[in-house]
Amino acid sequence: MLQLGPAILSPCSLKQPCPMGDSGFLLSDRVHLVTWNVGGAMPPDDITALLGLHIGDGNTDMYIIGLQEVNSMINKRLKDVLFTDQWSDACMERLSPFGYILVTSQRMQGVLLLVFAKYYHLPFLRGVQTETTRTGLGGYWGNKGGVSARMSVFGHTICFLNCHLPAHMENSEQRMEDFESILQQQQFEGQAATGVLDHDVVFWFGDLNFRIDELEIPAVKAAIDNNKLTMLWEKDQLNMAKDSESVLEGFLEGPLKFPPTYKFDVGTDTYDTSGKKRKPAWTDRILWRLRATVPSGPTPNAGKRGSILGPSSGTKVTQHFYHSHMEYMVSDHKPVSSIFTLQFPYKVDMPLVMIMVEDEWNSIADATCTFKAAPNFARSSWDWIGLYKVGFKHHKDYVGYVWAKQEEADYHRVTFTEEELPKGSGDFILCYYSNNTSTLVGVTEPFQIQLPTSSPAGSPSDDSSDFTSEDDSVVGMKTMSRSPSPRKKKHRARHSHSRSPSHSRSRSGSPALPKMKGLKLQPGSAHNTTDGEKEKASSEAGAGGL
Ligand SMILES: O=P(O)(O)O[C@@H]1[C@H](O)[C@H](O)[C@@H](OP(=O)(O)O)[C@H](OP(=O)(O)O)[C@H]1O
Repeated sequence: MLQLGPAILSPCSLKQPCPMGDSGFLLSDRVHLVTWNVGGAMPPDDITALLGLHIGDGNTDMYIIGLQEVNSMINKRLKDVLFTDQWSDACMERLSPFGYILVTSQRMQGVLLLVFAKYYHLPFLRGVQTETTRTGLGGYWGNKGGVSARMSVFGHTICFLNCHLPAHMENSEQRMEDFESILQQQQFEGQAATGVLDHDVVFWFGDLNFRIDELEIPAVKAAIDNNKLTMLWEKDQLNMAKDSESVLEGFLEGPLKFPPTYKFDVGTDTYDTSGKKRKPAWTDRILWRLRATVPSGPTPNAGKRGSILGPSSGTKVTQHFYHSHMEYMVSDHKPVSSIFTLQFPYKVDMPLVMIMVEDEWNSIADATCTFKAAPNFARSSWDWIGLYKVGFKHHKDYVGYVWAKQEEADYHRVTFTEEELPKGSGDFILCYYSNNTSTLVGVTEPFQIQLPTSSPAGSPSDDSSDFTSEDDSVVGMKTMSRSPSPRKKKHRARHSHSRSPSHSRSRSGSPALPKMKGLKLQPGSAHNTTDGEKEKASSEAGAGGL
């Protein structure tokens, strides 16, 4: 496998951009999805295994976490508005030391969707938008419904839809109706892909609440005990609905090789012994769908609506794992997770902003960088460049910032003042925040800051020793309170000079491109054969299609 790394891309420079069109290669992106109905519980102490971080090879590019029944009691919710919720905090806390940044999140009462990506992918995640749809109480209450996040990932559109559909055996049709209603209502503005199903790839997951029909509880439990899960899958309402429900057309699901994830006595892995007597069910599911394409020739495999379902624009989705996590006991549901590889034709362009920075900042005078915006990028006077400690959690988690002032020049130079700089040493990166897109559109490689610690005690800037070189995993949420939003700070003009980066000892001429080191390039014709991937269910073959 050919690694897409600095060796290939570093010849790019600002003056001579690399041709980045389709080169006959596939870009491969590894996505880890989790769905969990957390039953109003607090996060457990350790979600390392749930996120696969204990065995992780560091190759996961994105984490998508869909939760349901996150505690949304009124007093708790008010606190969450002010401080974010504990589940978001727990996920950020666990993922940020590995370089994952919260790209976006959306919450509708107890339904929460979190999207994380490696920081170096941020410039290539564009058009990020979220949607929510309430379906509870006839569409007025958000206890049930769906939240989604859409974006283009290296030029290919993806939508993640986390749903909590109505409970109970008899509501299978209502579940399908609600799903259809969510799809109809979720329309994204100003994007080529407006509806959920218009995206190249859709992941649909959540507590979909489908049950196992016909069989009585003892028969279901006996099948589980004897590992006769196929017998149960045949009676699974979602699986059975695939033949009659056109809205399910094209959705795929890997084989359910794990036991039903609902309903357990909290604190145990024993199926419900309460008076409710709920039958075990696979309520918690992860499905995916490739956008339908209509070929110009004859349509031998035309689907029910006359469309052909197949890889859209060469996209391929391969599922590597689909399993539950029995060890988590805080809820009456067990979490379910899945890992996918997404392969796209190589269609990535340049980052919208490229930032150049020195290898090290050893004095206040070094605290400067140069950036260049792509000609088609609409800058705002509210754009800024943030200084982040490696391991930061989200775009507001900066140590300091400077306004990316607009001026008529190709190259812009900005300088950080002492008050914007950390007091300790460590590894940092610079990111360009676009106010128009509310995302980070340019990043540098990590560089070192090691400033002399000469500030006199009690000086105004002597307020923080949050940053130490010994503890790289500690990322100060303190920095959030320490650094107000740039909007609220005085909009200060920084440097008016601009100069070519060739005048400086810039190390990262094309900062975002080397950041693609986590992605793999493969010849376009090659099939995905990553070593060690034993359990595979390709969307093209072998997956239990719905
Ligand atoms: O979140 P909501 O909208 O309040 O809906 C409840 C939720 O789906 C619970 O999971 C379910 O309990 P079980 O999973 O135990 O069935 C409960 O059923 P119930 O009212 O019959 O207890 C529902 O009312």
